[in-house]
Amino acid sequence: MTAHVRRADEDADDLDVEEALALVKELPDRTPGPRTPAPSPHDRSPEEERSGAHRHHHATAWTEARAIAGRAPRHGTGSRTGYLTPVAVPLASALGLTLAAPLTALTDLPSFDTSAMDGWAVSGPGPWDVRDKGVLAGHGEHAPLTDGEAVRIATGARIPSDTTAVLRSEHGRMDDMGRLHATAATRPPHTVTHGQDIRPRGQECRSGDHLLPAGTPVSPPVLGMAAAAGYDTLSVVPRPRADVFVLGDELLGEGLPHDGLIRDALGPLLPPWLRALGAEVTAVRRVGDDEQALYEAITTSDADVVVTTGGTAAGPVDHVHPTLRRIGAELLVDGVQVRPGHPMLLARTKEDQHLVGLPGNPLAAVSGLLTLAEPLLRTLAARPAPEPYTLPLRDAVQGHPYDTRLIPVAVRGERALPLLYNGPAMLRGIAAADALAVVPPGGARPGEEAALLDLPWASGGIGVCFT
Ligand SMILES: Nc1nc2c(c(=O)[nH]1)N[C@H]1C(S)=C(S)[C@@H](COP(=O)(O)OP(=O)(O)OC[C@H]3O[C@@H](n4cnc5c(N)ncnc54)[C@H](O)[C@@H]3O)O[C@H]1N2
Ligand code: MOO
Repeated sequence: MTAHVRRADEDADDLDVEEALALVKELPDRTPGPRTPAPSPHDRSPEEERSGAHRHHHATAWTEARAIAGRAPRHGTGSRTGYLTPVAVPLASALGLTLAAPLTALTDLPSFDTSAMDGWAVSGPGPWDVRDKGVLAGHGEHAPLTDGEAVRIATGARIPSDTTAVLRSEHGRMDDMGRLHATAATRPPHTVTHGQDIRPRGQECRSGDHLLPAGTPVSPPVLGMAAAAGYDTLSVVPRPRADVFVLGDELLGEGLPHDGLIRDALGPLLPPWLRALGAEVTAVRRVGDDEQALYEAITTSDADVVVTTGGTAAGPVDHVHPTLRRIGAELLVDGVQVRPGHPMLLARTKEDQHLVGLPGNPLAAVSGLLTLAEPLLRTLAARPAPEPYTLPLRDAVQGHPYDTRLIPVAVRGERALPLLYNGPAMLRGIAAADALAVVPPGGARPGEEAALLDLPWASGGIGVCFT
């Protein structure tokens, strides 16, 4: 256990955000080895460069790779939009999905003339004789008022016909004769204006009015609006179903690393992240480094998106490429000019199924998730693209000579603070981050604006985005 971890355990109550950040901002000098491997164009030998043993020559530029992933479902199914076939779901299941049809009012709102206040429905100028029996919300029609008559009424109750206004309870006074008067507190004093505090039928909408367009994300107020407007179910684009296959014989599901075995970090990381990106995770399976098991897992999956982790490179047990060749998949993206994560790939395995091959290094897998899986899932689910935004970087970031870099950053005030521990095999930086900064080839100077990719829980909160 490191000094930092002991400290966090002992003083858990005092550990504020800044202190937590210090754990990924400063390099303790006690540990050997670099925390931020400097990316180098020379990480392959000149022979490798010439031989083409690596896949860099196929690599797609980062922005183009995202665009290809976003367009992929349209080309696969030939559907103009690329999103999944809409379904009708009960309101309680629609949160976070996208409306597949415009929300059209099924009723006038309000659907009857309604009192906006607790008080009296009055007819004509006062003073008024008050009826014995009042009018409560949720009750049927009451007898029409006659001129000079008033009746007690509750907020939301149906207005009796021939009511001219509602007098709020705090604006009325009973005299000794049991007659109701408007007090000096009304505007103008001692009178009621025609129509005052009555919500007329259809004030918000008429039956048939378009309330929201198709494509609107279903938020809590959209659910409320739909219920008010008479809906029990909504026509929505369903969540894309995603199967996750975790490759690697070296992975442990629990306990401490031992004998060359390490913990599977992606099994726990990917399913909730995919859900936050709008997917329904239908399976998470470990398939080891077994080519036949991978082949069977992919060919028997009926998910919309298959996500594999590991096995994308050119090692002896890197089975993703050979398996894709075996099933005749169409490679849409085979390597991306991005660090970490450059061996990531996107393939069309069936007309209506895509496979995202994430590299095994955990931060490289995150890079692949945001570069390829996010735009693919967004199109399938018809989710709107997030508004792009930039922030100035507080510190310089060393760039890769040719590739885009994705760097975990913490957002503090109006600046993005690059975090350390951003190597492909490390999660320590991203675990403390609010976003990933997109650093162009060549790097960025202090104060330079960088595009940011938000991490869904950093802004919305866990409960909001993991629905
Ligand atoms: N000759 C080359 N070797 C490598 C290249 C290359 O271009 N040529 N690229 C390197 C880069 S960059 C990356 S990233 C990795 C990608 O490797 P794979 O996708 O084939 O992944 P693996 O080899 O299976 O694993 C890499 C690394 O990650 C660990 N790993 C795998 N799965 C998990 C998991 N679920 N949880 C935690 N850690 C995991 C695995 O043990 C390895 O250490 O290839 C480089 N090599
Ligand atoms: O640089 Mo790799 O793409 O380690 O992630």
